[in-house]
Amino acid sequence: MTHHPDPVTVHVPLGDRAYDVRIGPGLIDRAGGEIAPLLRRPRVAIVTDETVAGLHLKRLQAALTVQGIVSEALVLPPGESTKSWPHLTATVEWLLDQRVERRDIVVAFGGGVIGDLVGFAAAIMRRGVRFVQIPTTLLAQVDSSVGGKTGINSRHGKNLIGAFHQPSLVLADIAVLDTLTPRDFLAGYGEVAKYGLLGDADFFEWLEVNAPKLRDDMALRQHAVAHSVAMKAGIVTRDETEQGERALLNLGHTFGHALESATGYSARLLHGEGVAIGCALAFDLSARMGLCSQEAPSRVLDHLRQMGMPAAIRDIPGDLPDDAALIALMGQDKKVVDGRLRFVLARGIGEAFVSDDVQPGLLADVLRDAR
Ligand SMILES: NC(=O)c1ccc[n+]([C@@H]2O[C@H](COP(=O)([O-])OP(=O)(O)OC[C@H]3O[C@@H](n4cnc5c(N)ncnc54)[C@H](O)[C@@H]3O)[C@@H](O)[C@H]2O)c1
Ligand SMILES: O=C(O)C(=O)C[C@@H](O)[C@H](O)[C@H](O)COP(=O)(O)O
Ligand SMILES: [Zn+2]
Repeated sequence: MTHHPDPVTVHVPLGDRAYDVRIGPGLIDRAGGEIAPLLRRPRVAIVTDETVAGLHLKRLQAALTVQGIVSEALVLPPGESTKSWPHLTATVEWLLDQRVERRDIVVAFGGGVIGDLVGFAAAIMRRGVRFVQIPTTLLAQVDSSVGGKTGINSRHGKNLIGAFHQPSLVLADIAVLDTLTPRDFLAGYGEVAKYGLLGDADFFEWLEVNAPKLRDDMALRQHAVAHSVAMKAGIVTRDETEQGERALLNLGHTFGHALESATGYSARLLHGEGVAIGCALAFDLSARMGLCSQEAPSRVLDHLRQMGMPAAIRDIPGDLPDDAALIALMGQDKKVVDGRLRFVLARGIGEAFVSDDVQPGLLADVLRDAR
């Protein structure tokens, strides 16, 4: 098995908003050649965070320079709290300072925080400029850089201010994941496991065997990223604006987003950790409702534990609001219809569906027992 596989491409066929997701090691060093065909003039504006800038920005800018592309960079603080109004304002104003024009390209260089924030800034400045995602976390490569959901958080909840704005290209350099902390790598893994759990039992089985090797084996890593992206691309192509099937990508998120909100979007709980805990809770709820066997939630928990991930509410450090307060936070979820909560539940591993038929008593039981 080679340690330097060639890039693979997943196409997202969305008509005049179609784009490629390129996945492979070394793509940052080839970014100039990859991006050049999209440019009307040889300049780009890059937005990144301090950690990514310290580790990888020089390399990206050198790769652009080689192709004669001039770049300027805005470097924001790392972390979830950057997905907020003040940093959105600062980003849009900086892009305007840079005289980014409608035909130019903005580059989002970082994890999901940078991708969501910069994608939203690109969506609203001059009523929409194109942007390229260069995702640098596992989470951003398998999930947030694809599909066009962009936005920021509100004190009312996660991602409550945003827009659908598809990127023009995604460059997922899987070698850049080598510099992630073990915790950030694992948090991203929460979204990888989600794909198996929501719609592909074979992939989940593959992950049970291979996920512990993703950190070290580039070919396995490429397969996991490409398979996840292909699944997401399929769902997004069929349901770009989440009128139906796309809600399956929200497996674990009704719980996860409420917990993220309850922990103040802080380092106490990373998004992917909240998703992992949320997936375990969604399977627990499904089993209690008689939708799936008890074996399914046990298998989910076992796998998350095997990976060394937080898998239960009690794994979150510090105090949390009571269950009623958590349920109230869920009330701001975007899947709510007529004030009624909707959950992604499962009939088994890989068989998720959306339901508004959850008895409040059972939900309270799940939360109480998870403490
Ligand atoms: N738009 C979507 O469809 C979508 C999907 C999933 C998640 N999200 C959002 O994504 C966000 C989470 O993204 P995330 O987990 O990437 O968080 P993140 O962007 O905060 O990155 C995690 C940490 O890793 C650091 N980092 C990034 N790349 C690195 C690298 N190569 N080496 C070392 N450190 C690096 C960052 O500085 C940060 O501290 C959440 O806000 C979530 O809501 C959006
Ligand atoms: O792309 C999607 O659709 C998703 O739901 C992917 C999720 O992993 C992601 O966290 C998304 O931002 C959540 O969407 P939201 O609409 O609940 O904010
Ligand atoms: Zn998510």
